[in-house]
Amino acid sequence: MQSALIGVSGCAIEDEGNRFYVKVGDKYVNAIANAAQATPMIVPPLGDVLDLDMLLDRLDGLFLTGSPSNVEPHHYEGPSFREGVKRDPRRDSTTLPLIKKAIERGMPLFAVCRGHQELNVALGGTLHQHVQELPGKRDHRVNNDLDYSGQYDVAHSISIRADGPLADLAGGATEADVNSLHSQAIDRLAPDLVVEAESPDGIIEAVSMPSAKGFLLSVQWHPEHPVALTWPLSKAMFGAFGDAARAYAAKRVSRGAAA
Ligand SMILES: N[C@@H](CCC(=O)NCCCC(=O)O)C(=O)O
Repeated sequence: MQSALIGVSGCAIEDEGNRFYVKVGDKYVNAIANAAQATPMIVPPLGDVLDLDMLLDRLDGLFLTGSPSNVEPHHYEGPSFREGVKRDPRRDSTTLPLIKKAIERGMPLFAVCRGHQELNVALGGTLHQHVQELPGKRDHRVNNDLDYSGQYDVAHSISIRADGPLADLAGGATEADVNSLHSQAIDRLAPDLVVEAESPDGIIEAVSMPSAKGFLLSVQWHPEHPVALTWPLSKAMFGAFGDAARAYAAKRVSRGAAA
């Protein structure tokens, strides 16, 4: 099978000694390797010094992971963070420009949770910061009463836009069950994005970009966790992403050969 190299967004995590580490949850890289059957490459959160174009010249897809940290509000003119809200400006400075560059190239892009929120902000949208405090919204945060696997099991249903790309991946289904581990969510949708799924309380759970030149799918839930990877929709999403990256790789190699 044609291999593909997929960039996986890394986080800058500070420990109690004020030392920073590049961190990626193993479930993300395992999902790319096993469910997308591609080669994961961690992208360090060094956006302000990385040559992002040189990096993208060598990638065949971009996978934007989740993270406990949150996109800095100044990127979408939102209210300042409350004390204690986790942040990762180094990741922001990497993923936000990377997203726009990848889309310009038609590079396959798959976003999850924080990545879903980054995509919306990168393209001009905004975020809710504390969804559970909004009228009519449920609490979408992680249920700490559950064990690790339980936290990534089903939390609520979603309604899927009929005949859209997500419904296609769901075999035509317009309902699915997903997990939920977030306090932030899409508020104003970016102009070029289309809602593909919503939760019963109206949270935008999945979006697509009809004008994108390549594969682009973004979800608020976590299909990458081993519990969720047993779900047919998760397998279909990662399979389609891996196929798109391999097709992109074949074109990249032939372009290189032609050069
Ligand atoms: N911090 C944001 C995004 C939430 C998110 O990505 N959760 C995943 C946390 C751990 C993991 O990587 O699975 C928000 O709260 O909305």
